Parts: sequence; C-alpha cells; structure tokens
Amino acid sequence: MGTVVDAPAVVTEKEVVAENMLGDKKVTVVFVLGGPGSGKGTQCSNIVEHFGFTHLSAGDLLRAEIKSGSENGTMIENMIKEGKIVPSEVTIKLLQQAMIKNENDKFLIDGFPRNEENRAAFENVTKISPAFVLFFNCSEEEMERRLLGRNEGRVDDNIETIRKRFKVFVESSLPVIEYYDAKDKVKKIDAAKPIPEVFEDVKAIFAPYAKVIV
Ligand SMILES: Nc1ncnc2c1ncn2[C@@H]1O[C@H](COP(=O)(O)OP(=O)(O)O)[C@@H](O)[C@H]1O
Ligand SMILES: Nc1ccn([C@@H]2O[C@H](COP(=O)(O)OP(=O)(O)O)[C@@H](O)[C@H]2O)c(=O)n1
Ligand SMILES: [Mg+2]
Repeated sequence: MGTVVDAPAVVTEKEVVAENMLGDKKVTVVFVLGGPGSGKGTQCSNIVEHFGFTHLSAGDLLRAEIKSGSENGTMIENMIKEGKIVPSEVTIKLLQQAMIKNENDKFLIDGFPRNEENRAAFENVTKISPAFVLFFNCSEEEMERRLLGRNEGRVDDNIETIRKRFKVFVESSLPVIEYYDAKDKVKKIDAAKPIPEVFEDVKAIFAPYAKVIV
C-alpha cells in the first residue's frame, strides 16, 4: 500500500480576489441612499465639485441603457414606470463598466443598492464594500413636493408612480440602510433643509477626502 500524501493547498491567483480592487486599482466607494426626491443627485454634484469623486447614478445609467436601444431597454423602461427595482445583474454590470472605464478611484454610487438583492449581489460580484453610506433623510411630504416640481420629464415623476416608489423605498430600501447601520457605516443627514445647508453637513463628512491643492 502506498503512502497517502495530502495534496498541498494550492490557491490559484484567480481565487484570490482582494477587497475593493477593480482590476489593478483600489477603489473607494460611497453609497448615496435616500428616498426618491431626497436630494441625492443634487448633493452628489456638489461632492464631485469639491471632493473629486465621480458620480454614478444607477437611475441615470439605467435611463441611458434604455436610450441606447439595448435589448434590456423595454424591460428597464417598464420597471421604472412602475417604480420597481431592476434585477441586480443589469444594474451591477452598468456600474462595473462605468467604474472600469473611468480613471478615477473614488466613486459615489447614487441610488444603489436599493434592495437586499442589489446589496448582496454587488458584494459577491465586485468584492467591493463601501467606505460608508450617506443617507439623506427626508419626509415623504417634502420628497413628493420636490419630485412633482423636478421638471426633468421623467416618466416616473407622476403622483401614481411616486406613491409606488415610496412604498418600495420603505419596504425594500430602508432595510439596506438598516443593514449598514448595524455595521456602523451609515452617516445620516437631515435632507429636509435647504440645499446649501444640507451641503454644509455633507462637507463635514467628506472633509477627510478633500482634494489636496499644491
Ligand atoms: N434640499 C433641497 N431643498 C429643496 N429642493 C431640493 C433640495 N435638494 C434637491 N432639491 C430639488 O428636488 C428635486 C429632487 O432632487 P434630486 O437631487 O433629483 O433628488 P434624488 O436624486 O434623491 O431623487 C430637484 O428638483 C432638486 O432641485
Ligand atoms: N438600483 C436601482 C436604481 C434605480 N432603479 C430604477 O430607476 C428608478 C429611478 O431611480 P433614480 O435613482 O434615478 O430615482 P431618484 O431616487 O433619483 O428619484 C427607480 O425607481 C427604479 O425603477 C433600479 O431599478 N435600481
Ligand atoms: Mg436621483
């Protein structure tokens, strides 16, 4: 009888996926969450200007995908009209492509993850965890007023779809915020205040990421 020798534990390079690596760059990701109309897009523009992040809005990427005539276009359009959340493989692919294409290593991911499926799939596929989660807290009454006045010609900014989006936010998106809160990763902002005042609070959070001016 021959001797049984344990096979050496071989770990191939493929099996080692380092955290927060995107190809050969290490990325910083901040998730920007909050109800529809809480001011995510508005504040992201300010953060880009002052702190050198790249803004990736999941909703904007999905709307661009519809416009591009992609095979998923009709499905995405129907989901958006109904205020439903598009399957994560579609959204994650768009986010990943956008991050790879961009030379920056600091990203604001706005409006994602919007449900547990989004969150778990992003973690599994990309191995990226957020540095923190910025949460814009605002009453439905105020968000409704803002959405009805947004005037961007969006198919989902009508009262019927807005009500559906609020329901999805409470049922599916708030649990994601609670998940990160339990990990002490949520930075909650009072988003009901005027835009400049909200940005003062945002600035305090992003101060460690200030661009170094030489
Ligand atoms: N703090 C604020 N006070 C009043 N109106 C705001 C505020 N922040 C954003 N808005 C307006 O509300 C609407 C929704 O803002 P937006 O940034 O698109 O929100 P979100 O991306 O969270 O849906 C826009 O018309 C925007 O100009
Ligand atoms: N992670 C995401 C983000 C948006 N969406 C869809 O896109 C719609 C608009 O998202 P958005 O982030 O642009 O909306 P706002 O919160 O900015 O008003 C959502 O209501 C969903 O139908 C999605 O399916 N999955
Ligand atoms: Mg938005």
